[in-house]
Amino acid sequence: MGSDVTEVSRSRIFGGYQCVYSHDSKELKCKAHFSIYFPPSYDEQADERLPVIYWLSGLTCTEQNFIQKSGAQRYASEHGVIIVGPDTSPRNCKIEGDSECWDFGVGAGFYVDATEPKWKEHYRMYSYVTKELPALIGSTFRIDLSRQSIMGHSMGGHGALICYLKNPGKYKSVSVFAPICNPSKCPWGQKAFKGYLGSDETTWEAYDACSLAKHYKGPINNILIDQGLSDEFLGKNQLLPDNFVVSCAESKIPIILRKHEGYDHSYFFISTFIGEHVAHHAKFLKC
Ligand SMILES: N[C@@H](CCC(=O)N[C@@H](CS)C(=O)NCC(=O)O)C(=O)O
Repeated sequence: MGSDVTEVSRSRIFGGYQCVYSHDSKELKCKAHFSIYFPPSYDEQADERLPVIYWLSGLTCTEQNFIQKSGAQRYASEHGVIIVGPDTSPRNCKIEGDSECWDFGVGAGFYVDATEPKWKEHYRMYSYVTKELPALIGSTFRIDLSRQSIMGHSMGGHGALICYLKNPGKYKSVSVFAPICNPSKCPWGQKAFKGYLGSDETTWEAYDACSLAKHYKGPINNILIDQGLSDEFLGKNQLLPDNFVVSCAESKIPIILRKHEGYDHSYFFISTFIGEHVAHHAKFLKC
């Protein structure tokens, strides 16, 4: 293992190891943590490299929420796939007021590269997730970077959709739970995009899954979306999945949108369906 990462924790679970590492991020200009699950078939000494699924978390999360609550490790063990989960923003950067709100700043990086002067030095989660983190894990662990997929929840669902749609062919598949589908048109997204990208709304389109879907040209596999019908943020028009259905239809992008009676926005919902998401990706990652 290279010396660019420091092991923070290692716990046995479902026959594999759930680890957390820290490293000095060049994009975020701070110490960043990420989680990584090694299934039992992972062998540091072997030539074989395993495929990877990235998990992007939602507002207020760290790299911990998913690994503590989703139960995804059981399914990663079954399929022999690694799961990597970054934090949701830079931390400890001494930006005035960055922890004042739970939906902007710390814990709410929105997976964009900020352009506004106050944020642009550190808030580069898009480049971190799509470039720095893959390069780091590919050179540190036995991971096959030609077999990557991506999934996420809420703000992280938005992140997974845009990473997939902005990089045709880079990820084999994408799946999301209760994603923020049209950030330019919902209160969470408008606040974040205005703060990180400025008030010229044309610049927001580059990070809006609905705009990206309309103009998408490239290889595509079914996009899997699960949405709980008792999700309070669905009712508050923060998620707007039906707008994404319309945009995908325009570009003939096949999506599977499943709406589930009674499920809310929480990890109870995620843990119920995460096995099906891992299986969805395993099909395309051939594992
Ligand atoms: N009341 C929630 C509002 C934010 C929220 O629901 N965050 C979702 C993502 S948008 C989450 O994953 N929260 C952390 C958790 O449930 O562990 C909180 O403060 O956590």
